[in-house]
Amino acid sequence: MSIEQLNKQARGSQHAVKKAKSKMVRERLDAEDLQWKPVQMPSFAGMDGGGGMMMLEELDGVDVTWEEDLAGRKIARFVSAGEPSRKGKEKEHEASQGSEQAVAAPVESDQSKKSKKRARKSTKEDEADGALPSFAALDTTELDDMDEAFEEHTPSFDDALMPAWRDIDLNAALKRGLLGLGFNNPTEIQKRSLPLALSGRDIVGVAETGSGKTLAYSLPILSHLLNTPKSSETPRPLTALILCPTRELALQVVQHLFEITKLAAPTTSGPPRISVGSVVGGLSAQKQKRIVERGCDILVATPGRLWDLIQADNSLGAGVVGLKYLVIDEADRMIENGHFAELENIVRLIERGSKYVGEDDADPVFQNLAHQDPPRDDLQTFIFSATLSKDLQHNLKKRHRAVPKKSGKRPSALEDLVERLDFRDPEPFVVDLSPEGGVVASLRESMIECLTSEKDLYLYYFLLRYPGRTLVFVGSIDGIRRLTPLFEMLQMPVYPLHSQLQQKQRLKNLDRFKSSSNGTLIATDVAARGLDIPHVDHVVHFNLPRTADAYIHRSGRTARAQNPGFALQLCAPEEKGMQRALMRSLDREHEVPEMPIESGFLPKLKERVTLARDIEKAQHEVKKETHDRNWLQEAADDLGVDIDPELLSEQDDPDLPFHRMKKSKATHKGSKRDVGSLKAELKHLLSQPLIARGVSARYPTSGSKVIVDDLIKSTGHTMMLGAKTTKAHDEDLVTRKKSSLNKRKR
Ligand SMILES: Nc1ncnc2c1ncn2[C@@H]1O[C@H](COP(=O)(O)OP(=O)(O)OP(=O)(O)O)[C@@H](O)[C@H]1O
Repeated sequence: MSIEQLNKQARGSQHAVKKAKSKMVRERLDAEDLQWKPVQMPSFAGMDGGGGMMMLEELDGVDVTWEEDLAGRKIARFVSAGEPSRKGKEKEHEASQGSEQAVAAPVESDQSKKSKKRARKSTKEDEADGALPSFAALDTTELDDMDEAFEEHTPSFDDALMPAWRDIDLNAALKRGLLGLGFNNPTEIQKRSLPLALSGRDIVGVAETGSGKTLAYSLPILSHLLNTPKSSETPRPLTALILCPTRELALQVVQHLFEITKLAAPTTSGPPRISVGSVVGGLSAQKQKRIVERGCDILVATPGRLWDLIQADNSLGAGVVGLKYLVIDEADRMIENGHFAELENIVRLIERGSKYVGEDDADPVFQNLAHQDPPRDDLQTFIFSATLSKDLQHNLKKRHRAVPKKSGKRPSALEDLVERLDFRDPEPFVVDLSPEGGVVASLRESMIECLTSEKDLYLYYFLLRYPGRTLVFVGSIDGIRRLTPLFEMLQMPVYPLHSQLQQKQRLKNLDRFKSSSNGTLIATDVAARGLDIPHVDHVVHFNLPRTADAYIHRSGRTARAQNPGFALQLCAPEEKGMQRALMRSLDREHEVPEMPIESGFLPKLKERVTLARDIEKAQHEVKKETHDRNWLQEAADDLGVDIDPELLSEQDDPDLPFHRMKKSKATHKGSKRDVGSLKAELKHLLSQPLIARGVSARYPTSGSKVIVDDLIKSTGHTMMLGAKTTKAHDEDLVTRKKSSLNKRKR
């Protein structure tokens, strides 16, 4: 062979290699053959807070492209992006050796790799759409390694570091986690309930808001999971189900669990030692379905979405039947939420005996489960709330829990549910620490009596006068829709929260509120229960709640974990009767004291509020007018008729809706000003200082109220000249005699 021929051959080979490489770039790869690496997760031990576990693995040198199948569906495919995969390497090798060379034998041949492959195969489809590889991909040796690593990582705990926890027999890792969180002492409900829960008892815990009930029921579950070697079952069997009334509360419970597990059982590599999944309405059902299919140790759920998933996936129902722990958090609220049917169904799944799986049971879920293993005898049930009626607690204690039917009185939905709960414990242990008067001792309560039409003004006054994080409870979604733009116009940082907002928006607003030290969350009772937002300074009851329980839960969003807090009621004359009834049912002997008002500020504030309302109204009318106009045009289009342009220019028929709107807008309060000029006027008002009566801004050393000292010492209010910087909680509240209540008029 000549040198030229050799060179040509070499060039040919290089070309073949290049061609193979370029072909490789587009080469479709099998998810099974890729070099998956576990993702290091510094901050998460098994959950993403937004709805699931994170048992992620990652890949280098692989891209995902979308291909269309015959039906026109988009399918994700893995393709090599440069670094060759094993198959790619083989092809490269083949090309460099010449086309006649045999393909190299597969590199992986040992048994453990095969079993790993088999386990991964079951999740191949999910991998293809970019979802998470299964926990079951680990074989038993790897599980043992994980347990060993965990044991090594968590030697025994020196109780001298936290003597207050000494007598509570928790896994050492959890004690370390508690130490890390700075929870050096158990709270009262934890001290009382944990030893019993850890010894296998069923618990009904009633304790004030913010008293650490979440850990009271979570620690026994976590301790059990840490004490038990990991099972190699596929998918990971469900150990505990925590049912919560609202989505936000469920996600918050996940976050609580995450905070403790990331310290107790940090995940350095591979899947988490404890995995927590969440299924709640409003977030992607598909994603949550996959989470459930993969299995997790603890599932935190709202009943509605959970039941939907159980109906769609038989194995989830079987998982629930096999539970070791069932927790019902805020059971009373769950019933109020209209989730009774779903909750009842879930509870029926865990009931012993086969009475619910009779052949005549219409629900296919129960029929499908008829031949599954029966529920566990050692199931533990925990019910926790800040408000559970004494009657109910009493009934719970009874062996058969038959609710005594008071003459002609039907049992409440909650009593009904509790009656159905199949406690394994002959006498569930009731820990009742509900405080006197219903609310926490560190909470100060107050009220402002005013007309309904003045509530906006007094709320504005309060928010300006007492900066801080404030949660305002409003009786209706419409009320929130009115207040939010009004206060936005007044340049206040307000965020709405109600059930008609999209879930993502709800979570976003909650986050914005949490991260703003002077924000205001305007919410319905969707935010009343369980939400543990750090450092809420004030709760304002813009409309009074209808029940004492709702009052306790709403007010309990402040003054949490023994911090001070303040609750204000804005009480209109027509609410007075209701307020008295509320206070009576809380066994209050004294009237709620009144909030002192620096009335000198009110006229200026009123001007602003009135103008903002006018703008709101005018904007609303313009919107409505456009809507009416569009409606008229659309109706005409549908009928195939032309509209007289004069009609649209509002000249003629005064009965046309848009005509009326225009007219009312133009003559509104006798003013012809448009929205733009109203806004300019408000902007001007907002730029003006607010000065208390008797204060001279120009001459701080004179006037009937001298403010020079405040200016020098910076003790004066920054927005309201002449007011102090006192916190609402430290104000001298005014207690009036009972008899004067009815006579008083503002
Ligand atoms: N032992 C402890 N020491 C200090 N803080 C704790 C302890 N246990 C829990 N906490 C903290 O106290 C706060 C309130 O706890 P949690 O949300 O569990 O209260 P809760 O009793 O469930 O309230 P609610 O009835 O309003 O739902 C949380 O921020 C939690 O982290």
